[in-house]
Amino acid sequence: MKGKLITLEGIDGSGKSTITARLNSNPEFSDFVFTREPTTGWIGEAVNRAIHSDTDELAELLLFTADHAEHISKLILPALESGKNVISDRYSGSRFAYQAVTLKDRFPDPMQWIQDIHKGWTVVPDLTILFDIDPKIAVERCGNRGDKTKFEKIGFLEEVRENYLRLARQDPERFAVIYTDKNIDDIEADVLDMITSFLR
Ligand SMILES: Nc1ncnc2c1ncn2[C@@H]1O[C@H](COP(=O)(O)OP(=O)(O)OP(=O)(O)O)[C@@H](O)[C@H]1O
Ligand SMILES: Cc1cn([C@H]2C[C@H](O)[C@@H](COP(=O)(O)O)O2)c(=O)[nH]c1=O
Repeated sequence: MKGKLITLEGIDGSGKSTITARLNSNPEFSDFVFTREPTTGWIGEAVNRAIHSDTDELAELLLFTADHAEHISKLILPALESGKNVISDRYSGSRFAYQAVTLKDRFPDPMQWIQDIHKGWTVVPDLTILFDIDPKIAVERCGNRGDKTKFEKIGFLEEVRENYLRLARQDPERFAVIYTDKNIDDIEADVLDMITSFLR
């Protein structure tokens, strides 16, 4: 594979989408492919139905994972193989961090179980930038959004944040952590730096 896969991860309201939009309009990134999970395809739409309802948590994980499989075969792999760098706003790390919380009463080690079902077919990112923030601040930021999901709750996001930090500790070579309770222009400059020095 010739292109590099960069993923942005973090709890709801940590600022990923705002930064993705800024990178997307930066001429330095004009030949990058920008994408996201859940995707905008029909499986992504099914995921959105699940996260706005009381869908069974295992069914929800499998929908997210089906969306990931479609994302990989239809967009991620073709882009990387054609030499394009890809930036994805959320990716497999979201499953490892979020569904390890929703499924904590269903499996003895839910994060490991979820990681295992991705093995053999997923594409592991080359760089993951983790947007780390106190959930209280993040939820406050999301306060006025009309598209709130059932995940935007402080207690739940505290557990998700811990899972993200655990993932970063497990794979320090691949993860770059940025604390995002600061000015958006400074975050953008730091993320730009992280990506350009990684690709250099
Ligand atoms: N550094 C910042 N300072 C203040 N407000 C911010 C900052 N970054 C983002 N915001 C605001 O916080 C809200 C959430 O930001 P954003 O949608 O980028 O987060 P997100 O991580 O993509 O969330 P989600 O994963 O739930 O989509 C938005 O209203 C955005 O304008
Ligand atoms: C990919 C993915 C996402 N989620 C959660 C995280 C958010 O609360 C919603 C949707 O994401 P958005 O960035 O706010 O549009 O879904 C998840 O739980 N598991 C996943 O794999």
